[in-house]
Amino acid sequence: MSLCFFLVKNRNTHHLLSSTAAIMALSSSFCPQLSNTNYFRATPYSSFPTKQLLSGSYKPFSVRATSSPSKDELATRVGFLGLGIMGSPMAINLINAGCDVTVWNRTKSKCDPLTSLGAKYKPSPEEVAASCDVTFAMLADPESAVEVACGKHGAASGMGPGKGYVDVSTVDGGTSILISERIKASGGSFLEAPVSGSKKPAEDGQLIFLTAGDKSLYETAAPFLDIMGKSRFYLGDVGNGAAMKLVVNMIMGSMMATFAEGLLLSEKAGLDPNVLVEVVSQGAISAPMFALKGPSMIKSSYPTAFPLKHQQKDLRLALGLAESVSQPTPIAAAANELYKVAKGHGLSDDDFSAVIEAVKVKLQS
Ligand SMILES: NC(=O)C1=CN([C@@H]2O[C@H](COP(=O)(O)OP(=O)(O)OC[C@H]3O[C@@H](n4cnc5c(N)ncnc54)[C@H](OP(=O)(O)O)[C@@H]3O)[C@@H](O)[C@H]2O)C=CC1
Ligand SMILES: O=CC(=O)O
Repeated sequence: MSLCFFLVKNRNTHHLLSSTAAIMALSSSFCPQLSNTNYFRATPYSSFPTKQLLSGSYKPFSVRATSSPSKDELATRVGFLGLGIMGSPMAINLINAGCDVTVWNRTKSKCDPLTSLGAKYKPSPEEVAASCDVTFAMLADPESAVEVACGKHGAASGMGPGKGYVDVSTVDGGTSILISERIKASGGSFLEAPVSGSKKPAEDGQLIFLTAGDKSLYETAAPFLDIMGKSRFYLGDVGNGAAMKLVVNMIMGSMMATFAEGLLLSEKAGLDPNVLVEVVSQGAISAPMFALKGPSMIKSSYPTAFPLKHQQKDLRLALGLAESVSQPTPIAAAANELYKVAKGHGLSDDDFSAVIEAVKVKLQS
């Protein structure tokens, strides 16, 4: 059994909490499946190693707490690739904390607000990685994560001994392992660190990092993770962070889909859906997501925090993970179909709460 810890940041104060019970439950029920099965069948990349890279169970999380970066840490040259909804506020928090940040984004204009705050700019991921000690990447999906890390003028070409690459994108474990192998082949080290938490937590430095990979890079990156987030988990071998993120987002996507159905059903049944939101918020199924998104969903308004296309991508990848371990996930599979319908109706770039439109369409047809 693993003795596990995680760090929680409450504004500027870090509290070390023991969450042994919850994490031990995960360790015993979740990890054995990952360690004993052919996880790699889910990957679209044929060149992945087929050996059991996920053989380790959860390793202890870091117990190191830092309240603010030291002078040495601030001297670390930090790269940031991918300045979308999440990447921009994350990089801005690093800049505002005094870090030496160099940015790159496919659409160059998105770098401008960051360079005006003091960030440096390089014209390719390769040049960012070459000029930095630790490079973070926050890309849309597996394809873009691989392209930016391993493509022509990708980050791997600029990596080398002593350098670290931290991929915070949400991808599948196979993709993460592929990127890890390429980075390691250059002599650099690799950490996957997908985040739980959306646009507002990114702006507020309140993300939850689900890390796995090189333990010494985890230690090096920790002060920067603590600027961008409120807590960090270290989950062992590369692939475990990706898997944890996909399981979390599979649950979230299914919750949102059933919530959408509930809102519409309440209305059709002659109830006030606003009252439903209030009732839900006071009971055992209360979740911040329902209170946050419910009122705008009732008004058919979906300001984008988490794009619907990314939620569908996460469900698709989670279903691949489930298939690879022979775990039935019928509810997530049904939810995935709804998100696909919503995408078909042009809602890809709306918030994922727009999935409610797919339920409306379904009921009307
Ligand atoms: N939004 C959210 O609430 C959360 C998102 N995530 C995950 O974080 C990641 C980023 O999400 P988010 O910021 O919302 O997404 P966005 O769509 O806002 O940003 C995506 C980023 O990826 C870049 N990109 C896309 N395709 C390519 C490509 N082929 N080559 C190079 N760069 C590319 C985009 O560049 P360009 O600007 O040129 O388009 C942009 O920088 C996703 O994996 C998502 O699932 C995780 C937690 C929360
Ligand atoms: O991946 C999305 C999130 O809100 O977390």
